[in-house]
Amino acid sequence: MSTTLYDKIFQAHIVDEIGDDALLYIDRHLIHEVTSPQAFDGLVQKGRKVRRPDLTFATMDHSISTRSLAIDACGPANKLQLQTLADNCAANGIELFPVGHQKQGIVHVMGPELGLIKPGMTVVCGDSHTATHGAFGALAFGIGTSQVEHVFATQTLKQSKAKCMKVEVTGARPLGVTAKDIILAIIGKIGHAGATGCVIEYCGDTIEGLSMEERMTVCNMSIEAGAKAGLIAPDQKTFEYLEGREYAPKGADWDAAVAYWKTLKSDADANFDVVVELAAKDIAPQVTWGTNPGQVIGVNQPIPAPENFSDPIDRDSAVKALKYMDLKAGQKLSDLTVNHVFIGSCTNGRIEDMRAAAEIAKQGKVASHVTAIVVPGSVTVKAQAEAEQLDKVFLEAGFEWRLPGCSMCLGMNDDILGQGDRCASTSNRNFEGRQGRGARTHLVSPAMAAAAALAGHFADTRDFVGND
Ligand SMILES: CC(C)[C@H](C(=O)O)[C@@H](O)C(=O)O
Ligand code: SF4
Repeated sequence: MSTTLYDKIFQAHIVDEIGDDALLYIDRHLIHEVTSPQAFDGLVQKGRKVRRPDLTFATMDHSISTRSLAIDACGPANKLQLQTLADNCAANGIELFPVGHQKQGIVHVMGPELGLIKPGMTVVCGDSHTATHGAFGALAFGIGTSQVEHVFATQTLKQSKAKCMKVEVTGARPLGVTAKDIILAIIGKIGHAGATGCVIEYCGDTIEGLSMEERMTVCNMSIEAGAKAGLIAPDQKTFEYLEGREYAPKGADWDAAVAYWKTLKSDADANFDVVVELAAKDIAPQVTWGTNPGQVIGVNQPIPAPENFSDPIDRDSAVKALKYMDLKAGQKLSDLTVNHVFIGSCTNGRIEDMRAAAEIAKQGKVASHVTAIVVPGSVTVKAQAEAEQLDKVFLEAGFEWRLPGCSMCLGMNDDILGQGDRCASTSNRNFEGRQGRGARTHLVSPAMAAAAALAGHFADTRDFVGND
């Protein structure tokens, strides 16, 4: 029988059947300070230990400052959370990359760059953007705290089979259209709940043409369409990315691994429950106007009117979103003044994102009313960017250059926006209050964010292309 990539990985990890569900073996468990403390507590109460500390890796990312390496920089509550992670990792023999460590970074940036994620793996983390790792052809999904405890104790997880959605993007990508624009356009098309109950497999020549970092940006936001996970079949680019990374297989193990990885693709006649098709030529640089990532338009489109939506739920949500975002139907994005720009996060905090933003940043100065911060996703990204002198480009243009962490992606640290602030952000969620109470988030690509910083309002990156 012909099967999908999702089916293949799922089947290969079944340890036991429990009614209609399966008990899956988990190959990699990533943890951070926010969702692990209760899980560790649960173990202690039941007198258990972490079964496979060697398959588990921890980092500090959400609750840390990007201005200081001190773990108390964001106050006593954050310090306690970070110290608890350090204590729990030490007690269970889990490798931790704390603040200041060479390998520290946002969990979804640090994992892939160390080679911890391999095609065909099952990967979990108590974090919804775990889907990022699907870029390697791994079945990667976020789990809740009680599931974190279950994985700690057993290295397995009970799972039901999801539906499979194929999202095929074809054709040459227009100049100035990035991976972020592709995924925002996909979510715009299917809606923020459009892939609920599904694992998405992204395919088509446009997806194949993406670099590994771009694929991570696409898979990262699968959850923003409601999907359980996002997958891209591994190929030569995947193998080249992994070869030589610290935790990637070596020697004969490498050869055997690649031979297996080459089998990891959906059969040509595999059946998908849902198929969605997009032509890359129809995608423009995207900007979200609302309070969910599906409320998105091309940079040159007007803010939509609620009457444009035929579904009454979408219409109501547009009314609410326009009110929160302080926008009027028909307004042009280029007329919207932004006073904050955030470049970073697990969606767009990688070296290629830094390069794309710097490419625009070097063409001008941050507008005087804008505060713009650039936050590399990991210590490795920061070091690479500095080796390329991108930090100098940003500082010269008036951006701040910060330490790695989740930062302004969500209000869990000291990078918080105020009431009424309007931010062009390269993160993945524009929910009400996400970046601070009453703050307004517009999701964009790194190039679009840098362009907004210079212009002081949204601007079309295609006007900057080739201007150096
Ligand atoms: C704090 C964490 C549980 C959360 C998540 O699950 O995604 C965070 O990373 C987010 O992006 O909102
Ligand atoms: S960068 Fe943002 S989305 Fe990613 S893990 Fe951190 S808080 Fe979550």
